[in-house]
Amino acid sequence: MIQTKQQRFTESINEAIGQRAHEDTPQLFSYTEKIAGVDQISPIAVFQNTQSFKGSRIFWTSPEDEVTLIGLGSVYSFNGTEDTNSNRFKQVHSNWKKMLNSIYVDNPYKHPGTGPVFMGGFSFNPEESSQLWRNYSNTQMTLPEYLITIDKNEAFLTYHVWLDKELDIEDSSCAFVKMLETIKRETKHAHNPLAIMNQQAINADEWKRTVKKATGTIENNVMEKVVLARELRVSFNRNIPVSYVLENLLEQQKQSYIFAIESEDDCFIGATPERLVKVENRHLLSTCLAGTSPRGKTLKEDERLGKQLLDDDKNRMEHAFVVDMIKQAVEACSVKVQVPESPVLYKLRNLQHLYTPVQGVLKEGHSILEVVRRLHPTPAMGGVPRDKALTFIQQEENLSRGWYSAPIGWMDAMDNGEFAVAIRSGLIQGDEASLFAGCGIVRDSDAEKEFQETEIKFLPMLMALGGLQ
Ligand SMILES: C=C(O[C@@H]1C=C(C(=O)O)C=C[C@H]1O)C(=O)O
Ligand SMILES: [Mg+2]
Repeated sequence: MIQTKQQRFTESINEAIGQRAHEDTPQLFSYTEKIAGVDQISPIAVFQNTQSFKGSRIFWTSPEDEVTLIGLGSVYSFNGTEDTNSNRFKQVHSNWKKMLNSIYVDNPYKHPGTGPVFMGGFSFNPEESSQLWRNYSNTQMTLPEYLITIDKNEAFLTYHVWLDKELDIEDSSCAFVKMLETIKRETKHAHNPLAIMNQQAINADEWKRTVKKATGTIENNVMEKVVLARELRVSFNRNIPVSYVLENLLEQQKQSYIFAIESEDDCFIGATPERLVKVENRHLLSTCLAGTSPRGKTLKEDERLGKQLLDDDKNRMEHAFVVDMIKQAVEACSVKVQVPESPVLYKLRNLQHLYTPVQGVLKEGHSILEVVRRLHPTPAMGGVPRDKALTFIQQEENLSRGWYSAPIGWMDAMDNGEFAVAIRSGLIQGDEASLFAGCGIVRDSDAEKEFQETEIKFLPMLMALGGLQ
C-alpha cells in the first residue's frame, strides 16, 4: 500500500519535472492523495501531532457541513502591500491567478478544498497597524506545505513542494508518506486546566461613553448604525496551549466556525458563527447575523427570550441594515438571489442571534474575493453608511482590531472557497490573551445594555480558555 503510494508520487513528480519550462524558472508541484479510513482521523489529533509546524499552522472547521482544513507550513505566502480595502482583495486575486499558472497540479479528486488552496485572512482596517498585532500582516494568504481536508466521509492530503535544485525526490516522497501516517496518529495527552490570574477590561467606562456619543451622532443623522468593539486582556498561570483551546471550542461551539491561525509566536483563535461568503460550484451563500439575546436557563425562558428578540424593534433594525447591504452586494455579482422576508433565530451555546441567509449563483467571471471585497465590512462589523461609520470607529473606538471582525478563510484553484468574519475570537500571546467583542449601535441603543451584550459575547472564548464552567 505504502509502496504503491510512494510509486504514484514519484511518477507524478517526475512527470512534473519533465514538463517544467526551465530548471531556473520557479515552479511548484501540488499533489493530492485520498486518505483511507476517515473515521480514524481526528482534526485535533492532527493539530497536536504536528507541533513541528508550530507558528505556521491554520485550522478551520465550518459548522453545519463540518469541512475541516488544516494547513501546515508554507511554501508560498502573500503579504499584501495595498492599503486600501478594495485594492488588497484585487491584489490577492491577481496574485493567486498568477501563482496558479505556474503550479503543476496532480489532483484527480477535484474535491472542494483540495489541491492548491490559499488560506489566511485580512485585518479589519488595511490602514491600521499596531504593536499588539505585530505578527499579523494586513493581508496574509498562504499556500501550505501540507493541507489536510476532511469532508464528511472523505479525507485528502495535499502536498506542495518547489521543483528546484534543492529538491530530493526520495526525501519528498518519504516526507509525504510519513505525513499520511502522522495524520492517523492518536492524541496523547490530557491538559491541566488553565487558571485566570488577571482579567482587565480595557477602557470599559470610556467604551460606554463612546456608545453614548455614537447614539448622539445617530440622532444628528450623521449615520444610522455603527459597530463598536472592546478588548478584554486576560492573563493565565501558564502558557496557553492552542490545542487545548481548540479542543474546547470544537466541543462547546458546534454551531460556529472554529479557527486558529498561528503566526510566529501568536495565535488568533475563535469560534465565529458568522459566514461572510461561501462559494461551491458557483453556488453562493452569505449570512446576515445581527441582533442578540442571551440563551434562557430553561427551555421556556429560552423560547421567551427568542420570541422577544424576534419581536424587538431595536434588534430588528440592527439586523435590517445588514440584510439590505448584503442583498445589494450579492446582487451585484450573482443571479437568482434569494433572501427570506424575515429573520429566524440562530442559537449558539451562550447566545442567540437574528439570522437571514442570502443565496445566489455567482456570475461568470466573478470570484469569491470580489464578493469579499464588496461585503467587507458589512454593517454587522462596520455600520451604515459605511464610510461615516468607519470614520467614527477609527476616531472613537480606541482599539486595535487587527484581524478581529475581518475576513478569514480559504479559496481553491477551482474557484470554491469560504470566508467567515472573525468574531468571538482572541489573540493568544504566551500566557496572555486579548479577547474582542462588539455590538451594533443604533438610535435606540442603551450604553449599559450594549455593554452587557459584549459581556456575553466574551463567554465563548472565556469558556474555551477554561475561565468559566
Ligand atoms: C461584533 C460582534 O457581533 C456582531 C454584532 C451583533 C449584535 O450587535 O447584535 C450580532 C452579531 C454580530 O454581527 C461580536 O461578536 O464581536
Ligand atoms: Mg446587538
